[in-house]
Order: sequence, then structure tokens, then C-alpha cells
Amino acid sequence: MLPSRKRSRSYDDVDGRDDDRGASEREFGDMPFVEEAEPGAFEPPQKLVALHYNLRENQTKAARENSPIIHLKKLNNWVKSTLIRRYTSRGDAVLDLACGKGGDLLKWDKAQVSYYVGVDIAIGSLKDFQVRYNGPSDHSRHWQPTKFPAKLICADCFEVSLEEPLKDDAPFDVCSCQFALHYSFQTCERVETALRNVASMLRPGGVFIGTMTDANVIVRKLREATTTLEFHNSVYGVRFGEAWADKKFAMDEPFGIEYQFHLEDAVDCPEYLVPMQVLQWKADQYDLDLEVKENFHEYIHKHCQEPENAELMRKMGVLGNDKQGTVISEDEWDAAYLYLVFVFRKRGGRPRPQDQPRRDRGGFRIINVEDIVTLS
Ligand SMILES: C[S@@+](CC[C@H](N)C(=O)[O-])C[C@H]1O[C@@H](n2cnc3c(N)ncnc32)[C@H](O)[C@@H]1O
Repeated sequence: MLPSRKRSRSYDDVDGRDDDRGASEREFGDMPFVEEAEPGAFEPPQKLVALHYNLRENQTKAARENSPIIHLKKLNNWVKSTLIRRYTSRGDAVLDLACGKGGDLLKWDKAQVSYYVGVDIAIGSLKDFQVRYNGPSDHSRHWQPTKFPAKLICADCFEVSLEEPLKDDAPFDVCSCQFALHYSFQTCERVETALRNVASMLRPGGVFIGTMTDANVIVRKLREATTTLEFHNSVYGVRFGEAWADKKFAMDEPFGIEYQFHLEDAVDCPEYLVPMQVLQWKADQYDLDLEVKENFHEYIHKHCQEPENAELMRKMGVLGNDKQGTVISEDEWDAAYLYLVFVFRKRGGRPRPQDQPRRDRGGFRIINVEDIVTLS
């Protein structure tokens, strides 16, 4: 059975401009953070993010199963699978911003997409993606080749325009950005570049789907921690700097609200709050209308009863096994509460009719390291 759902108040409720709660005590507890990012400590945040993901090694299956957040990882994968299934039609062309190591390859394959372009800032992740896409060199008996052709691009997709480099690949039916859009909220310009890339690449009627942090929940938890600027449990930690000592976040200064995020066995990076109203307002300027915004708890409770999703949840072992004592922990479930699902739709046009593959770009082809295009 699923743990109970938590309710989040809106950013308005927690915006804090009328809230004259006093400044918090300025001491941190013993957080499990890496205090100094040794290599590149004076680099801009996006370089630190790239460095962090570049240094993350591919885990073996056994190591993955032993991860302290194995059920959270499975839950995240379930959320992404159901989202992709819901918003992708057979034959769609997909642009995956911040695609990482290709953890969603199988999901796109199952959705029977016809073409895929993945962009990421971390070249190390793209090399892992390329290996995963190509499959084992001995092409062992159980390996099924990926069925769609793909292109990989190494770029900061919140900095670099994709319009010219991808003009022959566009338009895309689906743009996906999983667990990454919060990195763009460092500055207004980066958010605008991100949205311009999405809007210029999508066809009218196309969807922009994703998962990112839920600012309402983060701000509320920060305020609940009355004496510190951090909150954590056994799997995650969030720590704000002194600049936010009053825990007030004005809506007219919504960019660059930085905190350090630690997720056991996964993330150690600076991240930024994403006030949803600001994202929605900015997206509107790029003809992107918000269709769905749901905290993970709400999304999971809403969709887990649908037969196909329930079956997938069981097959993936998301909640664990009660008898073996390996159920999802309270702390993992609480970590899931930090995230939300979003769906925007590009204005104009009509949904592409289902079951009509629009183009056939020829199926699986080996990707060589030299095929990864770097844009700067
Ligand atoms: C948490 S991982 C998610 C990866 C993948 N989307 C997934 O769900 O498995 C975040 C990814 O965002 C990428 N990323 C962060 N900032 C980026 C940027 N400015 N441009 C492109 N990729 C970025 C990182 O390199 C990393 O691969």
C-alpha cells in the first residue's frame, strides 16, 4: 500500500512577504554534505553541476539494488514511465533536454518513438548513454537493440540556442526534461533560453513534459526547520545559505535562489528554487500553456490505481516486498515529496493523429563517440 499523501500549500501561501517571522539561528546541523567541491571550486555553478554528473560512475545492477534509495529510484522511474506513456504517441520525435546517461532509453523505446535527440552538459554521461544505446559489444542473446535512431549533443541547454543546430531535426512532438529544469533557475536569461529552446523545437500542439523540484514543499520544510537554514532526513539534505536567513522569497526576485542539495547515492549540487507561477508566466511568453502541475505524492496517488500503471508498479517492484522487509522507507517517500510533475503544451495546432508515424528515420544505428556533437 502507498504511504499517505502530503498536501502542499501554494507558493503564494509560503511566499512570506507578509510573514514577519524572525531570522533563524545561523547554525547548520551535521549535514552529510561535501563541504568543498575540490576540483573547480571557483567554477560557475553549471560547471560544478557538469563536473558532479561527469564524476558519477555507472553502477552495476547489484550496486543499484543495494542503493539506500533503490525504492525512490524505482518510484522516480515509474513516474517518468507513466508520464512518457501518457504523452507520447507511436512515431513521435523526441527532444530530451538533460538526458543524462540514457536512463529513459527503454521508456522511449516502449513508447515506439521514431527519432530521438538527447542533450546534456556532461560529456561523461553522454558517453555512458552512447554505450547503453549501442548495447553490449558481444550483443548477448537477451539484448534487444534500441529501435529508434538517435543523436547526442553535449551542450548547456540553458545557455546555448538549439534552434540553428537542430533546424533539420525539428519539429519535435515531445520535449522532455527530467529532474533538471531547476538548474536553469539560476538566472532569468537561463530560464528564457531553456524555454526558447523548448518552444522553438516543438510543433504547435506538442508537449513539454518533465519532473523537477517543488518549491512550495522546499520553502515550507525550510520554514518548519525553525532554528536552522537546513532540513534533512537519512536520504536527503537541503541547505540554504545566509542570504536567505529570513526565509523570505520575494516574487519579484525569483531567480538565483540557491540551495545545496544532497541526495544519498545520487546528487550533490547547487540547485535553485523554481516558483511555479514565474515558470508559468515565463512559459506563457513562449506560447507554452501549463496543463499539469502535480506534486509527486498527488501524481502517484492519482495514477497508481489505473490498471496499466498498477501493473507497472508491481513489475518494477517500486514499493518493495513486505515479506522480505524491503518496502519503500518513510524517508524515501518524504524525498519523493520534494518533486513535482509538469506538462506544458505549445499553443496552436492539433494533436498529431495517433498511429500515424510521421517519419521514419531508419531505426537503430551505432553511435560512435565522435558522433556526439559539442555545442558551446
Ligand atoms: C538528475 S540528472 C537526470 C538525468 C535524466 N534526465 C534522468 O532523468 O535520468 C540531471 C541531469 O541534468 C544535466 N544537466 C544539468 N544542467 C544542465 C544544463 N545546463 N544543460 C544540459 N544538461 C544539464 C546533468 O548533467 C544530469 O545529466
